[in-house]
Amino acid sequence: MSSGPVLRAMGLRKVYGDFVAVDRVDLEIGRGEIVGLLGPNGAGKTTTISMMVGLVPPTSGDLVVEGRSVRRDPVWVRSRVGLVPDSPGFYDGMTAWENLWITARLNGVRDESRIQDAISRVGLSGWEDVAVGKFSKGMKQRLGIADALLKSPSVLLLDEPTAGLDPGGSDEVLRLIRSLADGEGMAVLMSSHLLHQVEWVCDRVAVMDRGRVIAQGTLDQLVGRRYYVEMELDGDVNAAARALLPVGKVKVEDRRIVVEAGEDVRRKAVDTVLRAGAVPVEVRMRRAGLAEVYRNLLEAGS
Ligand SMILES: Nc1ncnc2c1ncn2[C@@H]1O[C@H](COP(=O)(O)OP(=O)(O)OP(=O)(O)O)[C@@H](O)[C@H]1O
Repeated sequence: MSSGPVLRAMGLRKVYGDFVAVDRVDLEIGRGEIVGLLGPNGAGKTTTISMMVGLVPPTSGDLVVEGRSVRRDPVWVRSRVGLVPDSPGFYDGMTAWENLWITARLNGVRDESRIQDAISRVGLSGWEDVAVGKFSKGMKQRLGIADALLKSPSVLLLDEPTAGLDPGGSDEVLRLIRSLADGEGMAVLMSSHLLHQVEWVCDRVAVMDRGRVIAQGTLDQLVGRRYYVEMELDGDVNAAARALLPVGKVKVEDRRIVVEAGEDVRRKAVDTVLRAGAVPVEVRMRRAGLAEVYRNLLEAGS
């Protein structure tokens, strides 16, 4: 295997008629790395994933997996990329094993022990002979991952893997994804609208808007140094808010003031509020999270 990134998208572009669905996406995923793909509805996430797995041909650009280009070795590249769609389609009347047997056949996997192996890797041992119709949504999602693992891919692409799952089911799926990256060195890309889950499980994040990747990096790189001081006040809240304007970006919510700044301004904010004649009854500070970064990025782009 080459020592560079496992997957590298270079200028991937998809145009439908005169509509640009995906516009020159550059993205790299390393061994054992999980990248979260975020963006509002219609941003181009599914189209990007579909191009990476060979379901949609790119209008231009290239995809390189383990050093080999999809333009030169399309069949080989496709064999190295596993896809887990948002709702994996299984035959409900057939067992988990039978469903995976069909996928194995379609992918030319003749060694049937790989079916059992995939089932146990996703924690479904003991369920192989149960009809998939009896599975919970979370179990079906894990079986979807087993299905993608059958061809022993080096890249796993998941389209909203926890959509519609309850917190317990989401947790199991996310832990499984993390263990595939940590334990087996799989390169993972997962699209999601659930920012707290992405924050929890992903090493890096790429944010798409209107077909383009508008930001990517680790959470620390994206968040940078942004701090929020939240104060609950007694007294003249509006006078305090006016006095705080030189300290940072100020937001007033009823009796609560939030000051956003590039450093910890707790002391300065409290002094300023007291001088303005108000009394802070509660003061809290937190660093910005993915939710704020995401909102700011999309607001800046609109
Ligand atoms: N086959 C197609 N023909 C024309 N337009 C398409 C086609 N497939 C997707 N699009 C358009 O491309 C844009 C990107 O769609 P895509 O499904 O990739 O977005 P998404 O980020 O996955 O959205 P969501 O979060 O809703 O799943 C949308 O405006 C969609 O309508």
